[in-house]
Amino acid sequence: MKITGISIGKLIIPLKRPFKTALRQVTTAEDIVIKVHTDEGITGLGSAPATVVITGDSHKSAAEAIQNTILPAIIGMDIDHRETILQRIQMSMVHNTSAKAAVDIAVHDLFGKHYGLPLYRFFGGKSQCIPSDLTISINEPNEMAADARCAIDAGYHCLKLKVGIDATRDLTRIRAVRQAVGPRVALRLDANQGWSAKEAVRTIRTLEDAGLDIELIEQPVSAYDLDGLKWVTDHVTTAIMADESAFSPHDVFRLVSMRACDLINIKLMKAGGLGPAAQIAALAAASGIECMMGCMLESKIGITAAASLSAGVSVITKNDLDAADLMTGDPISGGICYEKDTLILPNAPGLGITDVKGWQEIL
Ligand SMILES: C[C@H](N)C(=O)N[C@@H](CCC(=O)O)C(=O)O
Ligand SMILES: [Mg+2]
Repeated sequence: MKITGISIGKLIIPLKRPFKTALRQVTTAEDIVIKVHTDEGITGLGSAPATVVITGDSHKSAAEAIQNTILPAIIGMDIDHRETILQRIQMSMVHNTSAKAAVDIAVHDLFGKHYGLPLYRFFGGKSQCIPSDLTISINEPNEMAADARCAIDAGYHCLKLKVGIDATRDLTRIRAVRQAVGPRVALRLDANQGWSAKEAVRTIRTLEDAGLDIELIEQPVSAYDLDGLKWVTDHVTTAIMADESAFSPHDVFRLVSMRACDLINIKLMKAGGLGPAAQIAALAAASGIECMMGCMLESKIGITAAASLSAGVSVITKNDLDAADLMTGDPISGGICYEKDTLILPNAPGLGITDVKGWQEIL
């Protein structure tokens, strides 16, 4: 089965609530959705949201990278040569990780469809049920406490609180949420690079002394400040997770060599797809470091791909795969479905996605 072309479209899905982090605020999720065509008439689906403040990829840059650079590197190739196709995607250009991820996901979807294999089974098939946290946007403390309560009432057992705009106010936010949800709910924090190393250590020690029981803290300091990240990791007892500092397998090799963090957040859109994400997981496993499978604001296409890898790989012990549950409606038939805080993977070949409504071709 040979790759013959790619069509590129866009999906715009309103969010249930505005999504607010230390880096950005949005009210809609916008995903580039691609269809990789083959000479056998089978189509592979992939997707990539634009998260310019993290990956640098916009819709325009991703679409152009796919059309003008990545597609020419793989057109005409047989899907059986999966490893070479994946290498060519990565070698076609530097950066542009979301564009690469969209094509890599579609190639995996094609591979699964060709062999009648659900992707989660291709990756190891450990489980069809993936528990996820739910993200609570950064807002005033009382609003975050109310949002957290709603999430618990909806069936979530683990929440990821966005912080990182103002360390002192962040303490009030976290206290308000802990008071609202009680001691049994697991709380994770994501500062999205918003603290300095000293601010981070001071804030985290205050949380520890107050017994607020935080499971982990994602990316306390700037993505480039690896020494600062290590300094924070070495000076607190709470687990520190690298997110924006950990894009590629090379980044993760550096982080684990430095012992700069306790955990890695793997995202397909940072790594460049399932191929490099699986390499990161292997590297982390060899280094004795557990991983979380994370996501950007991507539709069910990217989330199903990420959940499939997470389902098969033991070193991925945590999931932040809530993006599609933050959206209103569901234009995608098949793929994962959410049952309270659990993603259920489909038993159909590839991603198991049969239709994408509202897909508008842009290239
Ligand atoms: C959506 C997910 N829970 C999340 O928080 N992902 C990112 C931010 C994604 C974005 O800004 O679109 C993260 O920093 O972990
Ligand atoms: Mg993060």
